Amino acid sequence: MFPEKDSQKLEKQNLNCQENPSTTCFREYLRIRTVHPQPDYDGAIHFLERIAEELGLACQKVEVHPGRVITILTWEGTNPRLRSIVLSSHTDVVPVFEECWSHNPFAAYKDADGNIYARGAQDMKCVTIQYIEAIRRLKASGKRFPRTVHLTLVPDEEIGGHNGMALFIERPEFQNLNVGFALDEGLASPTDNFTVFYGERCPWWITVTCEGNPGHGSRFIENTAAEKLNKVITSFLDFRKKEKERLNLEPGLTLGDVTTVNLTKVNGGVSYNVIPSELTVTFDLRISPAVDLEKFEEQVKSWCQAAGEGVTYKFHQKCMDKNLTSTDESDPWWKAFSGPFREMNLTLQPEIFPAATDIRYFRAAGFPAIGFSPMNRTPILLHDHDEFLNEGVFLRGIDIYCRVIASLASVSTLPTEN
Ligand SMILES: CSCC[C@H](NC(C)=O)C(=O)O
Ligand SMILES: [Zn+2]
Ligand SMILES: [Zn+2]
Repeated sequence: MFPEKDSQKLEKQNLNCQENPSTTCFREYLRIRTVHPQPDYDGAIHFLERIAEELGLACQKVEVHPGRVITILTWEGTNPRLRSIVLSSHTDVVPVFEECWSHNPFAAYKDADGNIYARGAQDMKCVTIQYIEAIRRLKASGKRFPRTVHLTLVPDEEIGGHNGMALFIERPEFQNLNVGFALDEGLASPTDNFTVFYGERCPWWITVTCEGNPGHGSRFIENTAAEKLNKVITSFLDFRKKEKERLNLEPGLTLGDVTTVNLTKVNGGVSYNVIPSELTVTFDLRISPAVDLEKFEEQVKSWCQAAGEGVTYKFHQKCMDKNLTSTDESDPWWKAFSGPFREMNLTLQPEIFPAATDIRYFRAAGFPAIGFSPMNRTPILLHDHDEFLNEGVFLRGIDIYCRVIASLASVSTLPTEN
């Protein structure tokens, strides 16, 4: 839609100024169309293999499902027996409504203010390149650290990770990584502070089926599916209202601290004048880790029972893992992660991630993991039109990762590692 305009501008930019090579690398990666529903994963893998060659990193590919490859780039530590640091990122991006963008979302156009527009600019191709550029810089300055650092580049996060990280975590190649601590994506923060995520809410996707008496659309049929559906929807949405009020009234709460309920689908009906014998409604719930999940399911059951006979529910997604990663100063991983921010006079704001990322697979397997994307003073634009990241913020993120990676990869031998 925009090819001529943006490619001409792009050419000019490349000719007129010497761009920071890290930015050039970022923009090159953004131009690879790893967009659903047919992501160019081969393009991403070729790019990553070339990076591995440039940086002198070992490169391993693990096909966990046909066409779904995890690429692992490894920088071996001086004491490879110690548990490793995993820097994880997904390679796929969500689709775009191209007509709603000011620039071609796959041209990585940079405007006069240094804002780089592209799908994946925030989610999360920036982070992948920031990891890479930080390692490039650390290696170039001759640094070595005791712990091995692995970059895992993972497909299909945007569609739930079921054929990506979920399978990888079960593989012997994952065991061989000898993981100690992992980093994965976070969110942009519009303020000066950096948000950092130590847990996630539990996604539950529930379809409720309501059965009732059918009949002619002109009559008062008793016990219809619609009356039951109405009761079910009211119960779920009343709860939604209470949680929304709690978020607005209780000071200090963020979205991750409350439970959201959203009606996402309603199905049923056969004809304008036939009362249907079955109607279904689907809800997307994101449950705060503070909630007792067994009790919550009892609540769902009672809402369905109260709606009448023949009301049943089934899960499409039911996360039962509420593992949180320690943000206590006595925790060696947190201390190593947060230390550099204190030194740089930057403020971290620990929160619960409101949605679900691949990091949940690390935490469910018992590994400490933090979600972090170094993007302060930036509007949250993941999955949105005109997703962009400012070049200055992007480059600052590389400085931050240089310190964070150095700190994590230098965590001294833990009692459990002797
Ligand atoms: C439960 S799998 C779906 C994953 C998706 N992740 C994001 C970040 O949008 C979500 O939270 O809906
Ligand atoms: Zn993401
Ligand atoms: Zn996403």
